[in-house]
Amino acid sequence: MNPFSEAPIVEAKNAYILQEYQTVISKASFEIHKGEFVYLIGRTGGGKSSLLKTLYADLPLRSGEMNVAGFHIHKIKRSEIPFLRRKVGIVFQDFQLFPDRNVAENLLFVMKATGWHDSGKMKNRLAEVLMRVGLGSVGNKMPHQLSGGEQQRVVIARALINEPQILFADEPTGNLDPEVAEGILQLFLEINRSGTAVLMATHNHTFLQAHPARVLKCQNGKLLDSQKDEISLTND
Ligand SMILES: Nc1ncnc2c1ncn2[C@@H]1O[C@H](COP(=O)(O)OP(=O)(O)OP(=O)(O)O)[C@@H](O)[C@H]1O
Repeated sequence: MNPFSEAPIVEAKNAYILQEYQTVISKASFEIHKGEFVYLIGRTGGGKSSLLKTLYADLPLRSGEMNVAGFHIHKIKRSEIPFLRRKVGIVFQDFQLFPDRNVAENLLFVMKATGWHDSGKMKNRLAEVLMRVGLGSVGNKMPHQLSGGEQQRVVIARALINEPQILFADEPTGNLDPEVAEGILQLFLEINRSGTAVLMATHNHTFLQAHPARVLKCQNGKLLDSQKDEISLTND
């Protein structure tokens, strides 16, 4: 089936991305469809994090429209946000695991918070997502006993728990050595190949050269799209 015949997972129309009352990006219009892999680039302070935060309803959208995984972000109620967060996975640069809970407890915490209650199903899903990210046997380890790359894999496993339609990743390899970073990118590509869309903010231009894909770029308060615009990949 042609993936573009389905409704897009993300649809932004004339969206204004704001921090406080400062406009960071104006009139952003773009779509992301099922199974797409999209890089989000642009210089520091250009608005990548702000755009991602708006997509997962951590920053309000006061002007324009955004639909994400079936939710109208421009009119989403606070009580609906947890339901949106079950349809999207979020991965940050700083791993944001609870340091005082082991890996299994970190993942079970999210499952409980997102409506899981059958302990047998939870255990199975826990094992599944850890296998998926290439970590079979770390459930009993504390985050500080893992390398940075392993911690990021746990975070990706956590983001996959509820089978999201899209992963939003904000500089997910920013704290990792180049080799480890490449492994994490490979994991995102593999997850993407199995059907999950990915929008990844990155400063890592090696990725774009080695694994070319569609690019959105925050530039001078606008959002450029490699599907429509001429984009310079190297010059921020
Ligand atoms: N919490 C905040 N309150 C007010 N302004 C903010 C806040 N966070 C970011 N900004 C401002 O919003 C603009 C966009 O920042 P943003 O973090 O979205 O950029 P970025 O492209 O993600 O940068 P980086 O590559 O450094 O992560 C910048 O001018 C920044 O100073």
